[in-house]
Amino acid sequence: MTATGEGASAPEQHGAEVNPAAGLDPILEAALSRFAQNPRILVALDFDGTLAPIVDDPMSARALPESAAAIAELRGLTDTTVALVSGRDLASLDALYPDSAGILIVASHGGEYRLGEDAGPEPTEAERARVAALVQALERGAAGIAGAWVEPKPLGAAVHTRLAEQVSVPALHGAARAWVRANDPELSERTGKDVLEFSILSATKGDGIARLRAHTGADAVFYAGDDVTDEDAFAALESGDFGLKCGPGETRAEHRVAGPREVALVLRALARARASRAYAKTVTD
Ligand SMILES: O=P(O)(O)OC[C@H]1O[C@H](O[C@H]2O[C@H](CO)[C@@H](O)[C@H](O)[C@H]2O)[C@H](O)[C@@H](O)[C@@H]1O
Repeated sequence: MTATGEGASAPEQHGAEVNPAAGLDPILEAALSRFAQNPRILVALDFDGTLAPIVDDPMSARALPESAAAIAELRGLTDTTVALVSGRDLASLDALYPDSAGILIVASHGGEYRLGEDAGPEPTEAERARVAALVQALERGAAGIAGAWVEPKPLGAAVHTRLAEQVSVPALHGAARAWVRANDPELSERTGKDVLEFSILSATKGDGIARLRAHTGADAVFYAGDDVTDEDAFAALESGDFGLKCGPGETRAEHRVAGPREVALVLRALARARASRAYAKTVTD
């Protein structure tokens, strides 16, 4: 079994906190303004816990309207590309994100993607069979535990335990891991917020960032995320990029805000700084 997405090292972090009433911390605002001056930027965003507040039912999650508005503004600006980078599968993002067809998407933690015409490979018959066996095994385990349930995905499956009796979660996870060790040890494992996932691919959000960087030719990348698997994306950032951790927890991102509401403020500030740059450029060109 390959474990991915864990063990982020402690970074030197700039404690840029946001008080929604007071606006952005000046350090964060200045860093955003500098970032916005790059010739061509990619704004890559995690979905759950970053654009959309965490809720009990994953299909009820929605990006905050303020974030969606800032994204729409960013997408209208020259040399500015927006992408979603999520653990969800493509179909789920299409169902939840307005106008997802016009946006670049990396889904299934880097395993699926849609970059314009390039929709990535479909799983083979053999891969589908591996996923089906996994889903069955996880569903057998979850069946005995009230509140636990399984989310099947094209490349794997996730066991959700947000609503389960927490005392029964370690045994459920233990049984899932034991099945994987015994039956398909090449599956990769990821942990997240009340979720344990297995996938036939070991791709990470870091691979997703590299793919997006190459596809867009961006000079600098902004990434915001809240969970353990987002650390793979932060690890793929380079000098001059911008990493924003949303919420508590160890991170290698350089900047941090308290939650999705504050992410919306950051996106709005980035859109404004980017629009100002575009305007200044039209005046000086
Ligand atoms: O990479 P992300 O966009 O953050 O997706 C990670 C997982 O998000 C979803 O689960 C999480 O959000 C749910 C809705 O708020 C919540 O109920 C659940 O407890 C969280 O783990 C999604 O269902 C998973 O497939 C994603 O991998």
